[in-house]
Amino acid sequence: VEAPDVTMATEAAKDSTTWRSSDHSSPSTKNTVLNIIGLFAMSGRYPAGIAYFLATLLAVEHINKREDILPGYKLQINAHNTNCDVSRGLDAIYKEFYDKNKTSIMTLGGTCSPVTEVTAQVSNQWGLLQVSYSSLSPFLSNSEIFPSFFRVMTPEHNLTHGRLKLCKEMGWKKVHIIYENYNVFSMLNEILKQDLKQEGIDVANQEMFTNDPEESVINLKKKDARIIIANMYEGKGRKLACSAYNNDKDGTWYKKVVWLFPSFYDRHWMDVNDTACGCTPEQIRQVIGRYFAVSSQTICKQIDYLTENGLNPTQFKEEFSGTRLYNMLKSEIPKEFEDYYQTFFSDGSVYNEHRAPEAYDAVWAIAMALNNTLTNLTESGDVNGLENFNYHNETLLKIMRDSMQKVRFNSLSCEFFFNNNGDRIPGIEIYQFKNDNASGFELLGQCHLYGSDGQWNCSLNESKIVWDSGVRPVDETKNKNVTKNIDVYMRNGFWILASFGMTMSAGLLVFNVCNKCHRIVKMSSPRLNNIILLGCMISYSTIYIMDVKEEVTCILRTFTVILSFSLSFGALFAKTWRVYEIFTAGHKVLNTRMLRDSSLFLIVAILVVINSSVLVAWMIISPQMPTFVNIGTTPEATEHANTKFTEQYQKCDSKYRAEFIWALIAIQGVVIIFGTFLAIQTRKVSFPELNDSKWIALCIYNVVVLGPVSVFVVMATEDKPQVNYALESSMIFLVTTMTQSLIFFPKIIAFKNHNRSITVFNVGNNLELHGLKRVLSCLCMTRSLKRLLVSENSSGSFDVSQQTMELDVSFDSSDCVGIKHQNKMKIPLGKSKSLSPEKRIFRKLPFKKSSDESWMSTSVAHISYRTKTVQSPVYCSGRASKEKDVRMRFKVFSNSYLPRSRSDSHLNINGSEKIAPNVAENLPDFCEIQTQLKPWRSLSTMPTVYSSLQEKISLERINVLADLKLTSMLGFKATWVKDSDKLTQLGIEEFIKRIKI
Ligand SMILES: NCCCC(=O)O
Repeated sequence: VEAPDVTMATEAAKDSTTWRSSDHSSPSTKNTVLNIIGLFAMSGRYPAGIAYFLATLLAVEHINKREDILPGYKLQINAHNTNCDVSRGLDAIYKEFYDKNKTSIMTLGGTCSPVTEVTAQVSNQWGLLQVSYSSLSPFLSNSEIFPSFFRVMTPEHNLTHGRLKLCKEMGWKKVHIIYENYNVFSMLNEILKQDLKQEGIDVANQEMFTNDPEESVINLKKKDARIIIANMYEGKGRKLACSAYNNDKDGTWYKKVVWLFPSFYDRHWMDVNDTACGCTPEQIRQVIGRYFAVSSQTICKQIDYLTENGLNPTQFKEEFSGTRLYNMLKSEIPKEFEDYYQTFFSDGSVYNEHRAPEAYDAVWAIAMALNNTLTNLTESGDVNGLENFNYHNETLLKIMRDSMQKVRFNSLSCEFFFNNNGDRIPGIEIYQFKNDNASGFELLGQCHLYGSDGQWNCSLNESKIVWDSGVRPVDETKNKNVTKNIDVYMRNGFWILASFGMTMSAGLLVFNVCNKCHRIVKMSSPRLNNIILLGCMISYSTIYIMDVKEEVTCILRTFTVILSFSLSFGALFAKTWRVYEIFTAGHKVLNTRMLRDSSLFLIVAILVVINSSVLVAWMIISPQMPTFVNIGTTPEATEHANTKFTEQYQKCDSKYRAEFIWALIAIQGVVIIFGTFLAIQTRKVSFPELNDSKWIALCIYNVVVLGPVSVFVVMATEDKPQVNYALESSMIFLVTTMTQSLIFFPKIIAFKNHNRSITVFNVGNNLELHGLKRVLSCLCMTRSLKRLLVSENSSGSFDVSQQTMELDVSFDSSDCVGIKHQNKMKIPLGKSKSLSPEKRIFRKLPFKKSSDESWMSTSVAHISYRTKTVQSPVYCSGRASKEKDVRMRFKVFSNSYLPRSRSDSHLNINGSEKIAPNVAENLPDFCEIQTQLKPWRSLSTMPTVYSSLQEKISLERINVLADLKLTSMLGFKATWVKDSDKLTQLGIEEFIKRIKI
């Protein structure tokens, strides 16, 4: 837009020595012209001078018509287009000052703050007051810098009260500011920021741009800004909207944004076909949506309120039409201004028409101040009145300043007065742009200053606010964390499984404890088995606390997992190690103490202590805490969704979690590797009743395979809590259940089978297998004894696997008349340490003392049975004699060392009916027996025999008073008959060799 020719404007002003009112109804008696420099931005970044100038002309017309105001004087506006440009403004003002043909008494304007800031200082220098109808810069409130400056438009920062009201009502506590890099807006931003902060509103982000707002827009979008206060001229406002549009084509972001644009924009600023911004009005409208604008009041809304001029402001506004006014005042408009009116007419209004009342009021303020000055001068006896005015007249300037300060009249925007800073503080209005041409801007609320201490009273009618989304927008995307809880049914399911497992463990524990003397149980180290079961129970308990993520459960869970492993697998490996040592560790005889239960407990304890130390260190150094981990955010359901749901899961975490986990994995890894080695080494040992190596091996394979898979799978599914929980719980349940099943079910089956068997007289209680004392430490007679004893050629064996000997014998056969004793006698073994060695060796069986007496030994496989009622079972078929005592003695392997190969623990010795009657009448003591067994002592002199594994086999004594059948578990048998000739050393050696194959 071309700048007007200032000279021409001046010329035009010169010509207009007489105000021509539009109706020319009352010829003016005013002759003296009061020249006022008029600074209007008719073009440039804010060409609001177009409307302001029309309002100025109207006000001048109205004032000049008034005889009571400035009598004899008429106002003359010498208008210049500043183009919103400082240099043009300065040029205009200096041209006026240096115009020798006239003296300007006051300056009106400018439109834009930068121009005003400079020209106001120059005006002051020249002794002129300057009144701006428009400038909003906070800087202009500084009365030290601008002592002669007054303005009608309220400084923009005063509007903060309206913004605050809006934010508070809407519950917005977080705003973003974007402003144009221009002094006026930078300064405004500083004040605005402070004011908002003071009111508890967080200015989350401030973006400044000079020309292209793109980068700022990207930042705002990135920060998901929702409430954005934009401070810039409207051209940049369009650029901002366009940039938002271009950077968010689908509008997912900008449609959620609430914009607060300045109110000084033209009402149709979004519809300008602005090639500089590159967007269509429609696109701009899409972005700005139903934005808010907080404005100073330009039209007083009080009912029955009339202006100084008798105007009803509302009517004035309604009738104020730029077009009509233009046509009415056309003759007063400088020629060079005409083009601007053609350019900026739109929809029958001129550009920025809604701000025009401010210029009207400004002219009235000037008139009132001059009138006051005139009165003042007249009252002080100055007959020259305002004609005395000249530049640099400090006295008059002061009078005029005081007069301006005292101006108080009914303006279009209610009662008019300046504050001490020369600012006008009118009411504040809050508008919403309805984004359709029909309704335009809707007034939502107002703020009014009340009280002496500058308090504001604001009201806002929220019902008038329209939201495109239908819901009030929020100031930020609310992050709602949704903790993914474990499905309650699934959790209950695992709890049931854990309970089932626990019950199973408890049942097995009861079985183990109750049958600890049973050969089957006894042979597989029941105490270690108890530890395994304890570990299993602890392991199952982990499932109960798997889903409870509290500080204590976080720590506890790691303890339960690791300790259950230490206990169960420590005990398993200890057992395997014993089997390994007994059966496969080579010919060197180890310290037998190492194979005792207590030693194995020590192994478990060491493992527990090592693991516990790591766990305690972990707990002290970086204790595990429940931590929320984001899985991801849910896609927003609609473009206006204001809540971002972040799915989270809870996990136990600590600073050095990974390090400690790897340390624990390493420890368990070493244990598993060692266990695997033992399992491989003992894989061929098939001795179901003595060891469970096969099953232990299976357990270890189980862990070796499932362990790493579990660790991997569980780590890989950490972000899927349901799957993770299911997998983790399943693995714990599976491994634990398999472990206890593999270890105990074969035992239970063997136990059942064993109880059904008719094996009798299994002897071997004092066998020392590789120094393993009392592996078989119990003796037992089963029911079969009766049958076997009474029948011809019967044989029997003592089952030594029980801690109590159950004697279920009955000799009431017709062939064995006279033998009477109890059935099912339970004979505890002599294990009490309080007993003397001899008493321990021989313990009286609880037979009727008068008739039956038996002894057994735990260290000497020595069973003596004596009855006085029959001569001998041998003679049961014969005639029974009550007078004869018969002593049956099964004395086998007394303190013998058998080869440490497997099966000898289960040797059977079958006593036939050919047991020779004992000649001794009295009950034998140990020594007696030794003596009696003299014929067999020769065997103890047998040379050292070596097994195929080069183990030393020594057989010290085998004392038998009857034919013997030795049967190994593998089925090898050796039989000796009473005839000592047949029980040769060779025979025994042969037997030993055979059982070692
Ligand atoms: N009426 C708004 C003027 C803008 C400015 O002070 O620059």
